[in-house]
Amino acid sequence: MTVPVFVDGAAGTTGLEIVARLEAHPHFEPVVLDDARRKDASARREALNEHPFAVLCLPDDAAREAVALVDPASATRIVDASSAHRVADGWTYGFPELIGRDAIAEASRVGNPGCYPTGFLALVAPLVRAGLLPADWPFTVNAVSGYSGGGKALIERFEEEPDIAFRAYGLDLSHKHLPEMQQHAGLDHGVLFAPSVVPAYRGMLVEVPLHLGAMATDPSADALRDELEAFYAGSPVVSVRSGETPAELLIHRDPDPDDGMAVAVFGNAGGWNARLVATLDNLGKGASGAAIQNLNLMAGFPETASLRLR
Ligand SMILES: NC(=O)C1=CN([C@@H]2O[C@H](COP(=O)(O)OP(=O)(O)OC[C@H]3O[C@@H](n4cnc5c(N)ncnc54)[C@H](OP(=O)(O)O)[C@@H]3O)[C@@H](O)[C@H]2O)C=CC1
Ligand SMILES: CC(=O)N[C@@H](CCC(=O)OP(=O)(O)O)C(=O)O
Repeated sequence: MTVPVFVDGAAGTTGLEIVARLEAHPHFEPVVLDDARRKDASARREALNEHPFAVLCLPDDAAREAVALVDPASATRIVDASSAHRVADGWTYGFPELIGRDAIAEASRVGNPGCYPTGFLALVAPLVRAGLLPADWPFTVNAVSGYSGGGKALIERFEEEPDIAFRAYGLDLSHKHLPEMQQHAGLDHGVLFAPSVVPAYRGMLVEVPLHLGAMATDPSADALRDELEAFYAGSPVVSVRSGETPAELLIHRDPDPDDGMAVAVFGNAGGWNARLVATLDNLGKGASGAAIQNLNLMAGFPETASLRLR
């Protein structure tokens, strides 16, 4: 017998990928509303209340509206892929590697992390926790994303304007991912975040450049890498790059989906500088893969069931 999961927003970019993973899942089955009813509040209310799990793949306002449609007495457990509940009271942040698998397994409301924060937090949170990076450091994060990160609207734009080679944005320094980056890394200050988009459909690179030698903790790049290796040891989803420094890291235009994430620490010869780099699929560990990983943990199924791990 399979467990039904209502996917609210199943016609969107993240929703379609969640449905595909649920269709291939040995223990879950997706429930979606047809085109005529998918925005109908009463049909959504019914679906949200009558299934054991619901995943919200909606803009923030619609996600808040969906949560309001759930009867407090209903047993429905929710994973919200939007940024509406990532730092909200009563919600568990859906990053099992950082928050703990048991916390996710017990949660009834899970806020799935944003794609950029997934890379940033994977790099920085374990190192701050270990005392290797100072919590009061003024962190900077530079990131490049595939255009599916902006959902249907940005996909349409990049397909209609093929001459866009690079798009820097977030220039008002108030990107919606800032609160979750600061809170879940345990930082004293907000992060200086410089996101951008390239004409590749999916994939992203999130980088935190560090002047290690200017830190009171004065950590070495090797110490940072060792800590990340220990932290992610045994993780089926997050891997730490080791060995020779590669000459380059590439985002390809049309790669297969990937629910894994690789993190790396590159240091210079004198030990003063390091570049922490995470590579992931914005639609994989950055959204849909993470939602399935969380659902697996919540339902007591194997953590990687139906994940697309390369
Ligand atoms: N794309 C990504 O890489 C990531 C996305 N997310 C988050 O996931 C959520 C979904 O994003 P994404 O899939 O990219 O966005 P899309 O715009 O591609 O999809 C959103 C879907 O929600 C539907 N929708 C909007 N309002 C309602 C409503 N009131 N009731 C029912 N359905 C509604 C839209 O309908 P219609 O088709 O008619 O427009 C659309 O199908 C967002 O909160 C986003 O921030 C999180 C991490 C990464
Ligand atoms: C390229 C692009 O536009 N990316 C999105 C973030 C995608 C993501 O992580 O989704 P949430 O919006 O749910 O946080 C942005 O910067 O708003």
